Amino acid sequence: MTELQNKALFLDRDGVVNVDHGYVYQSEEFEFIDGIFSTCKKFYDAGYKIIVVTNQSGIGRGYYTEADFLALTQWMKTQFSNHNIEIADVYFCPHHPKKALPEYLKQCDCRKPAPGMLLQGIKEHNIDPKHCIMVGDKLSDMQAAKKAHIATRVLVRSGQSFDENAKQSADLVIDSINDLPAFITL
Ligand SMILES: O=P(O)(O)OC[C@@H](O)[C@H]1O[C@@H](OP(=O)(O)O)[C@@H](O)[C@@H](O)[C@@H]1O
Ligand SMILES: [Mg+2]
Ligand SMILES: [Zn+2]
Repeated sequence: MTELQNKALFLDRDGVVNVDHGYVYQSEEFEFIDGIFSTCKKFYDAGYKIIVVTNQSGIGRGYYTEADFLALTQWMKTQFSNHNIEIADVYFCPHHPKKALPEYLKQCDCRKPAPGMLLQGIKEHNIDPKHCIMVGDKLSDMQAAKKAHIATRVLVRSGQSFDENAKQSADLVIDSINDLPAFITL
């Protein structure tokens, strides 16, 4: 008998969960995007695991440390739990292929557009990508999701500006995360 698999809402962080002020690493500059809690609550209550996948080359570049990132992540998870939402996991890539301190300088499998973080989440949380959604603000988020066979790829206009090519890579383009629940049958 096949084991029942989970569904997940995968979220990019900067530009989707919080305003992308550029390499955010402190709670004081972490500004939640309008609608993120209410939308996540709807998906969480409908049985979706909420999983964050974020490129954090700011670590590799030496702007902040892994410890800084982990402390901010703990704080972020607490804010979600204050809204009765559990973040199942947060995956991050500290690497950069060109500009990083030696230990982080590599062409890794985790930096989006590579699908490594998504594949790890799918494996570790027994997730069926056919029942998943990925929300991002960049072409690289959509490319990673496609490689991981995530069924529904959504671009949101709350982060970086994107071009026609990026739009073509998405199943859905929305102005705000507030608009997401209306498009998905929960
Ligand atoms: O959007 P996610 O994946 O959560 O995180 C992106 C951030 O780590 C930073 O990624 C950088 O890109 P580079 O990593 O330098 O290419 C820039 O886009 C920054 O503005 C941004 O803050
Ligand atoms: Mg982003
Ligand atoms: Zn990486």
